[in-house]
Amino acid sequence: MKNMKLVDIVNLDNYIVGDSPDEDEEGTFELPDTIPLLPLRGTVAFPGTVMPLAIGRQSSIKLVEDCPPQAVLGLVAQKSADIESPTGQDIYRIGTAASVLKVIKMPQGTINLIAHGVCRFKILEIVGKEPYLRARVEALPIRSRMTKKMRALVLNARHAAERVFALSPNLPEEASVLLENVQDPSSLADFIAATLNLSVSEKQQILEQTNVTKRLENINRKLADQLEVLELSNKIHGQVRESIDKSQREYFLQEELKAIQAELGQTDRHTEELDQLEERILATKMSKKAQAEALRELDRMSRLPVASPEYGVIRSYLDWMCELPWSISTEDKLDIQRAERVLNKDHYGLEKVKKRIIEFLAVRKLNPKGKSPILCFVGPPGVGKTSLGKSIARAMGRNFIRISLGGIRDEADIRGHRRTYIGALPGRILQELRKTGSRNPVFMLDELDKIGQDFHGDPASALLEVLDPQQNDTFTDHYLDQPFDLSDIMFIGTANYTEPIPEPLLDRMETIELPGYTQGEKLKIATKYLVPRQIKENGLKKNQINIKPEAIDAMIDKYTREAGVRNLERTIAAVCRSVATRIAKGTSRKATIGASNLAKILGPREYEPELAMRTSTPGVATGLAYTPEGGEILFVESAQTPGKGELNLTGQIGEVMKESAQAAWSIIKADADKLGLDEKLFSDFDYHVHVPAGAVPKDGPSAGCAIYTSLLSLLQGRPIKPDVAMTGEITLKGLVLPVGGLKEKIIGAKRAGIKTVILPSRNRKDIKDLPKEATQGIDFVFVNKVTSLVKMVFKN
Ligand SMILES: Nc1ncnc2c1ncn2[C@@H]1O[C@H](COP(=O)(O)OP(=O)(O)OP(=O)(O)O)[C@@H](O)[C@H]1O
Repeated sequence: MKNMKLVDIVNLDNYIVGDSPDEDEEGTFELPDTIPLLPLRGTVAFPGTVMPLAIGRQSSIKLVEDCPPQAVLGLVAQKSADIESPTGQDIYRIGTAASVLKVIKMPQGTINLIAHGVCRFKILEIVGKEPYLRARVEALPIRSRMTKKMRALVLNARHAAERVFALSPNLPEEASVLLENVQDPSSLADFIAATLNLSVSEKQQILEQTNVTKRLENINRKLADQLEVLELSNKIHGQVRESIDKSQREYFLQEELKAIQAELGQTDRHTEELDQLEERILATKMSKKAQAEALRELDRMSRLPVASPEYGVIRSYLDWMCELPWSISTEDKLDIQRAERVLNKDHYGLEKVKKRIIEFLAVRKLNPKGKSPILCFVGPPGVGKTSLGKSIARAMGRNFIRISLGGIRDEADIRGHRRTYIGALPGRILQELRKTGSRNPVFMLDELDKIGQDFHGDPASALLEVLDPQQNDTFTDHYLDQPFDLSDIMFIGTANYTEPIPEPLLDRMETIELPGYTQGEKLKIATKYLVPRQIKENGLKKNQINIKPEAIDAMIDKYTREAGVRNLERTIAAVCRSVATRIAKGTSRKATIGASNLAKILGPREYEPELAMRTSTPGVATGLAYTPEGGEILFVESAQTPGKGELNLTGQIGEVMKESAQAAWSIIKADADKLGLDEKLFSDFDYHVHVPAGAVPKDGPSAGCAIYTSLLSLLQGRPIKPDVAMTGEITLKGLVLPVGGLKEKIIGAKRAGIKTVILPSRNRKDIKDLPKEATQGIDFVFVNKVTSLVKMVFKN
């Protein structure tokens, strides 16, 4: 009865004291003809229930006061609870007659009345209105027959009510006990109706239902309705509780974890680490998106136990994010005079290349935002490609990075692995950027011609993205998974050849050729750069060693055979080391290295002239080849064996060279008569053309002349002059066509001791462009046809 408001008459609670008078009793209850009517607000009274009612209206108080003990009242529901002084129109015509059990006067002047409903009645006529309503009434007979249907209805109502009561949070527990005690179907229906949470009109409808079967049917419907609502609300309640429980559980586990970590002495370090990381993330000027991602990962990390592997993965990811130079750039020094000075100081010669680099820097100075071309230095090893890159970086005041792409086969080397891989790391580009600490270095991609490709994707296509100015401002490494701007990096490629570089990659770059050096150029480079550098690097002083030019010449000529100067520098280093050893042992005498004492330090000369020996018999011609190491002479040997006139080719020669050999063979067979060759030579023998150094693949059309000469020399039994070398493509009609790589080839020929070089006539102009030093001491013979060639090559 808590929260009871003193408003006229309200239902305080319903209690059953047992079954109401059964059908007969209810039916036979002696109801007076006229009874006073007590209007109820917001509730309906049922027979069989005991109801405490709080009475506050003056007319009602008067009614109760007038009642003798055990008096019978008519409890009728008001149609609307708002009406203060209801008349006969404002109340329902059917109500419950109740006998007064107890009257309790309250101190505020109100009354609490306990009444027991006994039977239904019908108002026949209102006979008095003041001071309270009085009516002539008659008891309503109840129609109830215990049929099977009735039993089923009772059973169902009882079960349903039990569940409803169990699910209803506000019902007193006694309700269920009382339910068990009610046996009579009509009383059961009334009890349930009184207890259920129904509207006044719904309850009134049940009260008016004198047919018990129908009343039970109605009750069952209401119960089913309520049950559905209660179950649904219970389910919703359960779900809400479940989600609260889950978050509570997580919270408790977190707290527990903290406690465990505290026990283990980890909390402080853990929170300290997280705080430091957060500070670093906020201090790093990365893109907003990247920062948001980093903070998200940090949040995830904060919820992981320190020992979990995931924790370590996120930790190193965040380290990477914080250590990349997102916004750290070095300031460009675009002072052209200074750049020129730096380039000249670091490198001898290479005028064309230096000029191009200076132009490049000048354009950059005038238009810093413009997309400058990507340079690609192409030339044999040791000609200074890498060191030029370093000089450019020095001249511009940028950091220098070099990665070698030789053997890179996996796209992930460039672009990194996704973080889901165990041990994933970013690709080489970002790794190097982190090391160098600035986002605008000079970035040298070495050995572009050696990029491989396999089933792990195509590294060249990843490089394309790196080099493409349209896309490289949002280069996305798989590991970082955030765009990183590479557009301020100055990329420079290097390669020995352009042919193996994938076409789209080559397309993006401007190639600058660095041909090999002549003997004289090498001598100058050695004297000006390599010797002083090696003296210094080996801890010597200038007054302790003197390497004479003749010694350097001998080193170039006899100990190194290369287009560049790398081996030369190594040989000079070997000389310096031996002097350093002597000095370290205590000798104070200045060491003078001449050509004569070189052998003592370096051992016997590595390259012996083999020309005379090799070409002394018929069938050996000297050709000229262009290799990654620079120009070389190349011997073409032919041999004859009994057979049927077939031509065999060996020495790892490629398709193009094979075709040249077939052409040479056909020309000789066609001209057999003119050349004075016996037919039997072609029917009784097989021929074998071999190009030695069989481990090195060789290809290209320029060996045509040499193959022709070699075969002819064999067939005619005439040896070729040892100091003659030749290069040129031949056609089936015997024409000699021009070839490339002349500078290297001629330097190579000179190095090998060749005195006469036979060239296609159409290469005459190229010879004019070569440095004098390269061509000095060599006779050039230009030929148009193989017939002219023949006249020049044989001894006698
Ligand atoms: N013109 C030159 N003047 C001075 N030094 C030179 C010159 N050319 C090359 N060098 C020196 O030769 C050495 C080898 O050069 P570098 O390493 O740049 O060769 P590279 O062309 O990059 O070779 P690779 O193709 O094998 O990478 C370096 O010490 C370089 O300083």
